[in-house]
Amino acid sequence: MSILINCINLNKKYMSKVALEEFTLKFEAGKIYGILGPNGSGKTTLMKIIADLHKQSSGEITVCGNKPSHETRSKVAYMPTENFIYGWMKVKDSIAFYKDMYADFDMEKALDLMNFMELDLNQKVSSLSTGQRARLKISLTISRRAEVVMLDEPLNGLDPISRTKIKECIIEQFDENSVMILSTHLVTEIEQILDEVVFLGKGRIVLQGRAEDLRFERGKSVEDIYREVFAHA
Ligand SMILES: Nc1ncnc2c1ncn2[C@@H]1O[C@H](COP(=O)(O)OP(=O)(O)OP(=O)(O)O)[C@@H](O)[C@H]1O
Repeated sequence: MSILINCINLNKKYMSKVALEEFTLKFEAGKIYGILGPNGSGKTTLMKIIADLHKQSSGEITVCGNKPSHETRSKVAYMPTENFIYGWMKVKDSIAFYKDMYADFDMEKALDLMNFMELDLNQKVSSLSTGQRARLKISLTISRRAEVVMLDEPLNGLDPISRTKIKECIIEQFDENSVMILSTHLVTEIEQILDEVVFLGKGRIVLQGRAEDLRFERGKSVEDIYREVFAHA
C-alpha cells in the first residue's frame, strides 16, 4: 500500500496552547480514516497542517511525497467546517468556480452528485438550507480527483436523511488510489464507513488502529470505545 501522508512527531502550538503533540502516523491509500476526538482535541489543526493552511511548530510531514506546499495543495481536497461558498452564486456558478480553480475537478461527477444530492443548479447558494449547503460543500470537494480528501465534520447539523445520503456518497465515490480523512465526534453515525480510527485527545493519539480489529479485540463498537477512552475528557 502506498503511503500518501507521513507524519513524524508533529507538534503544533498556538502561542502557549498545545494543539497537537508528538503526532506520528502514516496514512495509506485506499483507506478511510476517522479522526475522532472531543472538542478542541486537535482534529482541525491536523487537517490544516496536511492542507498546508497551518505550519507545524516542529516535526516532519510529507503529503504525496513532498513537504506541504503549493504543489501538494493541488493534490489535497479539504472541506473546512466553515461555509466557503459565496452566497450570491447559484449552485451551477459554484460548480463553474470549482472547475476554474482545480485542474482535477470532474464536471461529470459533480453534475451526477448534484443530482444524487437533489440540489437545484439554478438555486442561489444563500437560499439553500443548512443541510443543502452541507450537501453542496461535500459534493464540490469530492468532485475533485484528489489523492488526499479531507472532510472536517461532514455530518454536523444534518438530518438523518442527509447524513445517510452523504455517507452513501462518500462510500460510492471513494477512489482506492486516494486516502480519505474524516473528522468527527459523531462516532455512531460514521463508524461503519471507517477503515481506520485515530482517537485524538488533547492533541495526542490515545488509541489507533483498524476499526474492525479494535471492535473484535474489545468486543465493543467504536462508539463505545470512544466513550470509554474519553470518559473523563
Ligand atoms: N488559531 C488558533 N489560535 C489559538 N488557539 C487555537 C487556534 N486554533 C485552534 N486552537 C486551539 O487548539 C486546540 C485544538 O483545536 P482544533 O480546532 O484543532 O480542535 P478540534 O478537535 O478540531 O475541535 P472541534 O471538534 O471543537 O472543532 C484547541 O484548544 C483550540 O482552542
